[in-house]
Amino acid sequence: MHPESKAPQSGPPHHHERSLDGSQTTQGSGHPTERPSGHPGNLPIGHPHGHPGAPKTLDDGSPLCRLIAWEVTRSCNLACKHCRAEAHMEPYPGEFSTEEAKALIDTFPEVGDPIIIFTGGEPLLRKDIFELVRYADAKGLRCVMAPNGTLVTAETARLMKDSGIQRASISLDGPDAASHDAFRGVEGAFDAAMRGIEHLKSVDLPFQINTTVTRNNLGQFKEIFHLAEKLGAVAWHIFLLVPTGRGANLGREVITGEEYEEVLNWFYDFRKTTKMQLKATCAPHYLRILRQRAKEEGIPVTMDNFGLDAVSRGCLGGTGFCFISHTGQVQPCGYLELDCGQVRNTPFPEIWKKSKQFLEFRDQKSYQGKCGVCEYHKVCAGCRARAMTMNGHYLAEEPLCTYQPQKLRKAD
Ligand code: HEM
Ligand SMILES: C[C@H]1O[C@@H](n2cnc3c(N)ncnc32)[C@H](O)[C@@H]1O
Ligand code: MET
Ligand code: SF4
Repeated sequence: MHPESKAPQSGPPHHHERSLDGSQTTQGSGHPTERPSGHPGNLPIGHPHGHPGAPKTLDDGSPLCRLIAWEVTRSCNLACKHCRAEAHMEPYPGEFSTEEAKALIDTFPEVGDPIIIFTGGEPLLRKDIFELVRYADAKGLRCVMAPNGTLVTAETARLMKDSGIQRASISLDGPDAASHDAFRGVEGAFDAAMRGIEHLKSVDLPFQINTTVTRNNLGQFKEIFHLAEKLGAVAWHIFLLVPTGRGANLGREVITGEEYEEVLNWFYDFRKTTKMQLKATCAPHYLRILRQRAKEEGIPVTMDNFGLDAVSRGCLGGTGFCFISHTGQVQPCGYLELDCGQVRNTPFPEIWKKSKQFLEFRDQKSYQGKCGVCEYHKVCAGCRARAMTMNGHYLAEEPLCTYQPQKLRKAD
């Protein structure tokens, strides 16, 4: 049984548009109700920053690509209120054939030794998904998958494990069925994800919980943390809402800069109480806050004390991470639909090395406003997706940062 069986059975009435298999159920648009940097010691998927002694850059001096989130399909059986992809169940035109997908995989080793996140949409809806994972695994690539959990059965969990998936992420946006299902747009999503997690455990496949933080679940943040721990997750990654895709309609769900500081300070404190790896994605200021707090506490920011957080950067878009869409568009991340190149026209490694926007992301001088002069730039860089959607340009300053860089203070 999942540990939240005590959760209240009666929640607000929800209008669900789909059932878990993607078929239409009730009508209506759905009320707006509610809805790693891993630590090296225990990261079964290996060390995303390379092995000691390994080259630190590609041969042309470009940074190594540590992680690729590849949207293998955009189709999805859920209807999350915040979905950046506005994903729906119907097939999307222009998705990669098996042969095209394999040819793309062939190019991944040329940008370093990246971890490949098979994401979506719902990756398990792709018929050849295990063939692709097997193919990538056989090339020595570290493969992880980001299913929403509802389609993880005894059989698919076994296939995930056998094809070479080293870790799965399951999204939980609420600590109970009422809140999670309302946000994910489908009744039964929570219970199905809980069953999915049990199947992953049965085949010994480590999993992490991904949670999108919104105004609505802010009050349940600690409960979700405790649930992730109770379930046995190896990591908890939080994603702070980016108002894009369906999320663009959730402006009021975006928390303020001050609330942001508070959440990330909690996050810093949670670190000390858990074995789970905690990672703040789309929350680049976390690494600034970590440094500020560590300084106050007199703790040096070393790998021994903070794992990969000691050497990582808040926003890795275009510097250590990139996203490849279901049609082959390369983007800094999934939340920023910026065309940095199309892998059908230009080989992926060339895009990684030469894309105009990626070169801009690698140079602080390109950044505008506070981010351009901030002494924490190297560990933060602001969320480029929120800069775009909230401040109108992908190089604008992070809209939800309360920090005043020293250079600007002196100028006052
Ligand atoms: C091991 C260390 C890991 C690091 C350093 C890491 C880092 C990142 C980064 C930088 C992003 C992009 C955030 C953005 O778009 O701005 C990201 C996104 C994501 N990560 Fe991780 N990650 C790690 C492990 C994992 C694992 C093991 C999984 C899943 C099994 C995972 C699932 C995801 C997903 C689904 C996304 C969002 C991609 C999208 O749909 O747009 N991550 N991660
Ligand atoms: C990979 C993670 O990205 C989350 N996700 C999907 N859309 C958005 C958005 N607009 N903002 C933030 N996170 C989002 C998913 O809920 C999943 O947990
Ligand atoms: N569908 C998966 C999830 O919800 C991953 C992609 S979300 C855009 O976690
Ligand atoms: S957030 Fe993920 S699970 Fe939800 S609709 Fe989008 S792709 Fe599907």
